[in-house]
Amino acid sequence: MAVQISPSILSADFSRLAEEAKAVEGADWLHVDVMDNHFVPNLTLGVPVVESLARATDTPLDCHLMIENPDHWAPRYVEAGAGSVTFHAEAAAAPVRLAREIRAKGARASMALKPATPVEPYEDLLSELDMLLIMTVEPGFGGQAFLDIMLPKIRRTRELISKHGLELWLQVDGGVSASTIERCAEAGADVFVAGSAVYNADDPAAAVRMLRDQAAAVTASAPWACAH
Ligand SMILES: O=C(CO)[C@H](O)[C@H](O)COP(=O)(O)O
Repeated sequence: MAVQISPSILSADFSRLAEEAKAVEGADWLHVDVMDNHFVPNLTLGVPVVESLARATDTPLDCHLMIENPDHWAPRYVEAGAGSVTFHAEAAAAPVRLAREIRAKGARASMALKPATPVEPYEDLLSELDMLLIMTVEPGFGGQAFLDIMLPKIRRTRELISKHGLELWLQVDGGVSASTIERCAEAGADVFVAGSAVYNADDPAAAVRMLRDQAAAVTASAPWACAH
């Protein structure tokens, strides 16, 4: 699969969200960080804003729910227009049922793991998902430093995907930039969330293209990428 870039609007100007969404058209996804000030110590936006964003851009919405009770809320984000909905493993009461409900409603189902959450206990659930998100910072805020110690977890996840022959996308989120994206791609990630590296750039659309080119140059020679 070709690498994909998902700019995070957490680093955008929230008073001009429609314009900021248009500024990254050409990206594969628009990453929408939903935070409830309970699961993470920060508060962002909810269903009505996602409905408005879905009308404002043709870029599909990649909603990352950093919230409690995703079993109730995740389907509401599909109804609001998200093309992909990510819930946290640490918050979901019934992740398999939830993934099936998201898919049945017509979106891609994705599950996220905080840095301290291992992937191995979820090995048998991976076939129920379209994407796994490995957090490379503690969730809650943009602009944090990339956690190198997550690279072995990315590698182990890529090995599990290959072992089971899954068509599962592997997303990384947090501190992804021109200086870290190649390490993520080498470890096996193929979907990259980037907030400050895109929205702090003079030309956000050009930043998306540069990140994609950097990652693609690495994955072009990756054995797992050739196998797809
Ligand atoms: O989920 C997130 C924080 O919880 C953000 O998507 C992430 O941090 C993106 O910002 P940056 O690329 O600046 O690290």
